[in-house]
Amino acid sequence: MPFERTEAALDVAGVGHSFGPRRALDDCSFVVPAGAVTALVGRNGAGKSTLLRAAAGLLRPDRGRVRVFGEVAGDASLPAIGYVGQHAPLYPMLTVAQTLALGGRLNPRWDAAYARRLADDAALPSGARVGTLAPGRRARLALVMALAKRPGLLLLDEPLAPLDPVARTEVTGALMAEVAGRGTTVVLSSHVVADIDGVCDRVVVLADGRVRLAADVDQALATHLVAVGAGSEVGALDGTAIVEARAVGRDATALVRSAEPVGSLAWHRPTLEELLLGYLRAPGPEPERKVTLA
Ligand SMILES: Nc1ncnc2c1ncn2[C@@H]1O[C@H](COP(=O)(O)OP(=O)(O)OP(=O)(O)O)[C@@H](O)[C@H]1O
Repeated sequence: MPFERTEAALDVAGVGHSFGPRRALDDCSFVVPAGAVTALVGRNGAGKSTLLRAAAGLLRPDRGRVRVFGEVAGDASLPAIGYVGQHAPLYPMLTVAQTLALGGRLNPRWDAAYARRLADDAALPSGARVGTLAPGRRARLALVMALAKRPGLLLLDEPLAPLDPVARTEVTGALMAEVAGRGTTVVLSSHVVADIDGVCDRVVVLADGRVRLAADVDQALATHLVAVGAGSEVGALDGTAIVEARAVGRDATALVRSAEPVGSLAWHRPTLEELLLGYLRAPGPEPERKVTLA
């Protein structure tokens, strides 16, 4: 099935899901355009894994709908998706070669030559048992398994979490090299801003199961500012534009939705970290309207 590039790779509309009394996702809506690399950012328990599982068709949400290249997420969308869960599930007793052979048997679109090349590039010894591989190698193997399916949409749940800093850049580099040439759409979850800075062109911030921000990274950075100054001055800013404000020593700082500085405060463009932290810390489902800092 060729993937239709003119429609959204992932369309999440009004998705809500609860586990018993615990609401994991609440009215989540966003679109991931085909070809984009999107970071799904949120604190522990924000709902990232639940959302990725719904996108992979592994969980049917209580409310709303998820579409992948126009198909409702589920059995029909599975061939289009490569999904790597949080703990990169692989069989520890199989060798690398046996793991790749199993991938070939389970996936109709499996590209065996591509899988071998990716495994060689990742320096994965074909006779080694998966259980004996270092975490970095196992993460590379999980990625090979997902990529060799030739998916249109790659969903990666904290793919870098178990890795040391060198392995992180290695895996990110390998992933980006592979997806850039093919236009594969990627959604990856992460806690670590350094891992996604320069890697992702879009970002979705989840907090308490709600989407706080879903935007193109460059556009979001260009339409926000950080104000620093006396608490009374920061508190006097237009509350409807403030994403998050807090006291820092004797001063106060605020992340503001605005392209132009106003007044006598010190202003600067946010770094990606400042932008994401502002949305992660923003109180409640709606950005704060009244700020008291003085
Ligand atoms: N199978 C489940 N049964 C009960 N509660 C669950 C289940 N899966 C997730 N939850 C709860 O739903 C909420 C969202 O969990 P989820 O794993 O999606 O968050 P997350 O952002 O991926 O967190 P982390 O970064 O810690 O992996 C959490 O409160 C979690 O405890």
